[in-house]
Amino acid sequence: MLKKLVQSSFSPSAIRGSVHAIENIVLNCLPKWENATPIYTLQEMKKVAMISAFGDNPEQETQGIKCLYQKLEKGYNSMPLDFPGTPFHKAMKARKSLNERLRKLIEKRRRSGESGGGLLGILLKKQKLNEISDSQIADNIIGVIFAAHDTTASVLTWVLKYLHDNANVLEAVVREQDGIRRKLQHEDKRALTWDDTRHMLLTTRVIQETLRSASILSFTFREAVEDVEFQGYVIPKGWKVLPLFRTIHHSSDFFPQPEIFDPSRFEVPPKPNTYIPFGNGAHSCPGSELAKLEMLIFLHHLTTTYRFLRLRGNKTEATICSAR
Ligand code: HEM
Repeated sequence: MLKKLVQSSFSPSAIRGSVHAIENIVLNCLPKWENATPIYTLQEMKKVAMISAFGDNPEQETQGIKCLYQKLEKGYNSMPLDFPGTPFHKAMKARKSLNERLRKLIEKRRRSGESGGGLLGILLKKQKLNEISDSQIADNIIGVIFAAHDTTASVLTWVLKYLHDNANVLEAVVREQDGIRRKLQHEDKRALTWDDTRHMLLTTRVIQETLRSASILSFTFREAVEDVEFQGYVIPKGWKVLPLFRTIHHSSDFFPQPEIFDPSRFEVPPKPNTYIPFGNGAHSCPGSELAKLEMLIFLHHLTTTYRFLRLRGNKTEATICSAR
């Protein structure tokens, strides 16, 4: 049931109404970039990518939760040495506090009778029917932040790099987005809508090609629940099988000249099971449409309003941004 709830909260029909909230986050974020040098792109993109869990919510608790998540993030990939001072220990502490904060937020929203936006709002509405516990809600929220945050931010960082390195593609994206902007201005300077994002065909292909080329999640895994025979091989029960997305996405059998960044290859849909940046089957990514929507809205405002320049540092990808 929880899986279905998560899926339904991020389905196209559920997120259609989020365009305005995402646009607000983007419009709040981008002006801060202007002439602020340098911008550490990945860190900034993470601010754009938090909407899925809570909706566009300025509550103080939500801000506190974001800070705690950042602490957790710093240590989750560290050596598991659990004593004071280690990144792992700090991450474990942050995970505990995160749970407590989320429970307080759940309690507060329950008392006020306002479920609020994002996945949290949907889970709280369901809780009114006594179908899920507070700890299930907290675990799912933390899981979704984890799944949504770095992934979307990292893809957006790669999009900027590819646009910067391929001036002709950037020019075409700017042309497409300027066209949409002119239309909005003609129509009483209205805000972006879901339908406008469906007309961002080239920008969508740029995102698709970035997902292929960068393959930021390079594999997933499945565990055999019983012995399986596949093409003469036996996969014993309990073994894990890892489909390597990056290898598939960089195979010249499916994507000619795979090393070239060429969004036009997506003018024709790829063959089934050759393009799986969001996985496949029962455990495929429920947030794929939301991630793409966030990226389209961000790219609309970035390309129609600003110019950006990539700085090559030792370790981090940074950008300078100025008004067009
Ligand atoms: C560009 C951004 C993203 C990429 C590339 C991405 C990719 C993936 C991939 C490859 C998987 C594993 C699929 C599999 O094993 O078959 C996955 C799972 C998942 N993703 Fe995403 N994801 C992104 C954004 C998001 C967002 C925005 C959300 C939430 C709104 C989200 C929520 C999840 C969840 C909950 C799972 C676990 C699904 C399950 O195990 O049943 N993801 N994602």
